[in-house]
Order: sequence, then C-alpha cells, then structure tokens
Amino acid sequence: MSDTIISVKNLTKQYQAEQAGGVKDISFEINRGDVVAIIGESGSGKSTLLKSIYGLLKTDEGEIFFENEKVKGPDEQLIPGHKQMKMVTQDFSLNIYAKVYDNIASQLSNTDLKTKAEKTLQIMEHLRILPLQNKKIIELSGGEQQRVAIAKAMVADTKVLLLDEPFSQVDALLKNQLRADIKRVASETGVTVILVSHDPADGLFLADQLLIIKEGKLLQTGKPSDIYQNPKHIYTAQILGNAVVLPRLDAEKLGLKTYKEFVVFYPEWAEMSNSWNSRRYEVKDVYYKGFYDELLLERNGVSVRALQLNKGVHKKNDSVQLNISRFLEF
Ligand SMILES: Nc1ncnc2c1ncn2[C@@H]1O[C@H](COP(=O)(O)OP(=O)(O)OP(=O)(O)O)[C@@H](O)[C@H]1O
Repeated sequence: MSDTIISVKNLTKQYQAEQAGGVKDISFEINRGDVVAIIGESGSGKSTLLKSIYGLLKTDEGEIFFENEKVKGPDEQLIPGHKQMKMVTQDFSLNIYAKVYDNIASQLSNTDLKTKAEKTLQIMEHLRILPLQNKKIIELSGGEQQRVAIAKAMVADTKVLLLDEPFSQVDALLKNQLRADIKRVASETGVTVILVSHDPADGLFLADQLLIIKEGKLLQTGKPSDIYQNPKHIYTAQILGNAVVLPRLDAEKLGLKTYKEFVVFYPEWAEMSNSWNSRRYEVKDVYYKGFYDELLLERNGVSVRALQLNKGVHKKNDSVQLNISRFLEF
C-alpha cells in the first residue's frame, strides 16, 4: 500500500498581483521513499514549488502537508524551513575553508561522538566522497561540492531531500554517475527525494514519479513510462521525447487521418519498413547521434524525423519507405 509523505493541495503562489510567475492551483501527492522529478523549462515555477514544499515561501492559496501535518510558512515560525526536510540549492551553502568531513559532521550533535563519526563516514561512502574527506571544499570541483552538499543534507536522518538542479555543476559523464548514485542512495536509505531539473532525461532516468510543469501549471504527473507513452499535452511529448508535431492538414498529406487539430509522434514510432502501409519519403538530412542516426525526411512538402538504428544505411537524397506505426491526436 502506498504511504503518502507529502501532499500539495491547490497550491497557488504568485509574486505579483498580475498573473506572471509563480505556480497556479497545483495538487499532487508524493509517496514515501520515491524519487520525484519536477521537470519544466526555465521560469516555469519549479523552484517556487520546491521552496513552497520546504516552507520558505508565503503561499497565496492552498496547503502543503508533511506526514498529514500542515507545513508552516515563513511567517509562522522563527526559522523558515522544515526540520525533517533538507534543501540543497545551487549555491551549496558549504563552509569552503573547512574540510569535507567537518562540513558533513557539523550537522550531527556531539553527544555521541562514535555515532557521529560512523554516520559521517557512512554517508560519505554512499556518495563516493570518502577519499575526499580531508580536502577543503575550496579544493573540490563543482561536481564534488555537489556530492558533499547532498551528503551534508542527508546525514542527519533527513526524511525528504529537496534538490534544486542537482546536476547543474557536473559534466555529462559525471552526471550519469551522480544520477545513478542518487537513485541508489534513495533506495538504500529510504529517503524521499524531490528534485528539480530542466533536463527531462533526469526525470526519465531517475524518477518514480514525474511532474511536468509549464507556466506555473501542473500538466501531468505519474510514472515516467506512463507519461512518455500517453502524454496529455503536446508540450509533454515535445519536452520528454522531442516529438514530431504536425497540424492536421500536414498529417493528411502523409496519410495520417485525424479529426483533431494535431498529430504527434516520437521519432522512434516512425519505422523504416516495406509493409503495405508504408510510404515513400526523401532523406533531406542525416544527423549523427552516436549509436543511431536521426533522419530528416520529407514527403509532399511535409518534414518529419525518424531514427535509423542501422547507422549509415540511408544517406542524404535517398528514398526510404516509412511506416508511422503509432501517433497521438490532440
Ligand atoms: N522572488 C520573486 N519575485 C518575483 N518573481 C519571481 C520571484 N521568484 C521567481 N519569480 C518568477 O516566477 C516564475 C517562476 O520562477 P521559478 O524560479 O520558480 O522557475 P524555475 O522553473 O525554477 O526556473 P529556473 O529553471 O530558471 O530556475 C518566473 O517567471 C520568475 O521570474
């Protein structure tokens, strides 16, 4: 049975009297132990949502509950924030002249020094920063500092870890590693993680639950695979899978019939095939994507994109047979 740790009910937070910015009438629940990714483009309201959950912002309407208790706003308590949650922001808030070990250990009380040392070492091991323990923060790379900041936030038995753009400081290779580490640490420790990212791949890779935010509104929430396969908005398909979007008249020129305004499909739903329902397209360009190519194709003046897993088979100006095996209508 699912165990809700956080529920957000009809949350609205606006910064100005006019409608710009903030978040509008957002409701969702989060299960204990899940990794939740809030995905949306810059300025969509992701940080506003994260800060509201933590109790840093005075909200206009709605409520947030942590274990069925209302989260207090900044005007309802002396020190804003929630004791059982920790937030890691992009500035990390580390003491840059102190050692890694001391930065993390500073979160624990001195009443039991043995436990303090054990816990500090354990969380450093979890986040693979044990070899850095005697280095000063100022001597670390941005990605290493990010790991220390996460370890510091988690060491004191945090129930919910809030991460604002946790992969902003790391390059592609380290990002994959850090993503995998956060997922592993969450499942080993049982901590609930809510992270904000503008990169949808973070959510697809990491999350048990995705929240897609656009212009302050929650478009869709659920399991990444469900949302990817059945997006409720064109925007969701575009941000998650770089979907091809065709107005009805263009779709009809390709033989895709709809009564709705738009046809939408992911490039991987367009397959090279000789089947009866495939149609001939001209290859306009080939984009190198590593282990596959993306083809820019055209038929009757309409452009679409498709994947070519057998790299290099079709080249520019070739003619190919394509079957769009599945499409969505909006
Ligand atoms: N303190 C503030 N005062 C006025 N407007 C604000 C304030 N903080 C955020 N906003 C506005 O609210 C909107 C949402 O901001 P928010 O920081 O929540 O977005 P975001 O999705 O986290 O963006 P980013 O990915 O760029 O950090 C933006 O239009 C922003 O300009």
